Amino acid sequence: MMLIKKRREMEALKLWTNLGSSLIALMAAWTMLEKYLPEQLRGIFTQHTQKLFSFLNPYIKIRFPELSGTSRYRRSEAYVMIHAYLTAHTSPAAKSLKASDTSKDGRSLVLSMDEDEEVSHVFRGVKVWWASRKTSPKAQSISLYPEDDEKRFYVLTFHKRDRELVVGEYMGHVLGEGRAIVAGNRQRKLYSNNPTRNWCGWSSVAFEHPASFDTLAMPMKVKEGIKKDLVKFSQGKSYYAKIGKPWKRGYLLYGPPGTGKSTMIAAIANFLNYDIYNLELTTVKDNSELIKLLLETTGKSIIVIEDIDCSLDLTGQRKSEKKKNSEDDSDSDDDSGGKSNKIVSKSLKEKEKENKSDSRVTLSGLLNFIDGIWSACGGERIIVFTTNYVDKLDPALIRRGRMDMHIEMSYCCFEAFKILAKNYLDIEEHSLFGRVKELLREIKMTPANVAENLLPKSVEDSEEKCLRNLVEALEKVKEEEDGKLKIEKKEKQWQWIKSVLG
Ligand SMILES: Nc1ncnc2c1ncn2[C@@H]1O[C@H](COP(=O)(O)OP(=O)(O)OP(=O)(O)O)[C@@H](O)[C@H]1O
Ligand SMILES: [Mg+2]
Repeated sequence: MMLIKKRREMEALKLWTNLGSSLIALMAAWTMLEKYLPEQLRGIFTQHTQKLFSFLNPYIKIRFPELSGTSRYRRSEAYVMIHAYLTAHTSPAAKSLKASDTSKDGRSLVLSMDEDEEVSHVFRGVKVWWASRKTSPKAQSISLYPEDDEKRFYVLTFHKRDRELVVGEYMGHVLGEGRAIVAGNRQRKLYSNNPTRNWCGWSSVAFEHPASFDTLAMPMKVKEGIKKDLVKFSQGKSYYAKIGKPWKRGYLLYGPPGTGKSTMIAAIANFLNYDIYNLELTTVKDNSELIKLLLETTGKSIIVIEDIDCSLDLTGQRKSEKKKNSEDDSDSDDDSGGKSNKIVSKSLKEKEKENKSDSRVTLSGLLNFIDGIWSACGGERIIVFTTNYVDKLDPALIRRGRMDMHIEMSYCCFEAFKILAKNYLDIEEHSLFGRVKELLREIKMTPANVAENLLPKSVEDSEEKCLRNLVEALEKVKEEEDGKLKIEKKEKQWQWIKSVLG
């Protein structure tokens, strides 16, 4: 009985194999027929042959070309994501590999599938095949960019019964994971605008600042609030679309020098994995150059204008304009043009006069940008202004809606000191902490100064020695301040005696 069953199975298999090979032979003969057909019939013949083959072939192929349809030079986003995904997932299975750049840490090679290599992948029990392909130009041509003539693409093959799963869930998985890998591998950049005589644009270097929110010395509650706001912003694409606002957020960081404003910007960039565009306004010729620069910025970036209070000077043409308009732009809260030259209050104008910049960027030009008129192309931008003198800034520039978050970076409190002690000395408790706490309650010292005092002066310096250095520095400041207070008090008494004596 068993033997008969086995024989029947074998016969069935043989029949299928014979049928398969006959079909292939038939298809080959059919295709060869094409050559003997008159020219007029060949088109119809090929069309019907393809229909017949696709009817018999149960597999579907999807092609993902490297270059996007709209631009000859732009890589398709889907291709980039698939490449990242395949490099991370299927390269170990591939036998023919291509070594490209080194990884982000520079320590290992990145291996990806070589051209004409194929790998299979199983997703939820469904098998798919990926192939890396390249087409070279048929005709020999001399090109300055030979690479441009090669067309690379990936081909995904799967059974037609799995179409829904593969096109939907599987491709969603591949693109999603690929996107995350690309974002993680991206070497972030720090851009700055360096104008030459005839050119204005951005130049960049790799951004490798180690600052993070963990190492930032400031009260935990403030830090958590900022982090929450940043996460909400970065995930807010649909929210911004719904309310019809450009996807951007403004942060104003203000506080005395050395309180960590620039460090905070680096921490934000690291937290969100964004690039930084450091905009030096004094070297921007005029509003149209400002627009050009801003249009060149990419999404997922932070546009920084440091020391906004001294960023726009009032020299050159603007100075004469200012004279003409001095009556008009006195105290009006009109943002559009009247205030175009007034970015800081009068007390800072002396400082501006010293600035020899030729910039003719106006406040209204800057406001237009912040309001999103020019930044509406593309999204996910954070604009950060820093200043030491928040009170001196024009209220129009920093009103809520333009600068959504106003963050005060202040003198070092005990909570901030503990973070610095952990960063610099790797300690969380010490008997001298109590004295530091007392002194920091009375003394204003910036985190930069505290950090400087905590730094070991030589390799032999113990944590205790570093803490003592800080305590001594704080006591010295206290003595000086007490001395000043005494003198002021005596001065006041003397004034009072003089006024009583007439
Ligand atoms: N809050 C802080 N947390 C950690 N480190 C800090 C902090 N503030 C200052 N520092 C340290 O002090 C140095 C100077 O700080 P930073 O340049 O960020 O200050 P700033 O507020 O931007 O000053 P300025 O107003 O002069 O530009 C930094 O390199 C950093 O090491
Ligand atoms: Mg700074």
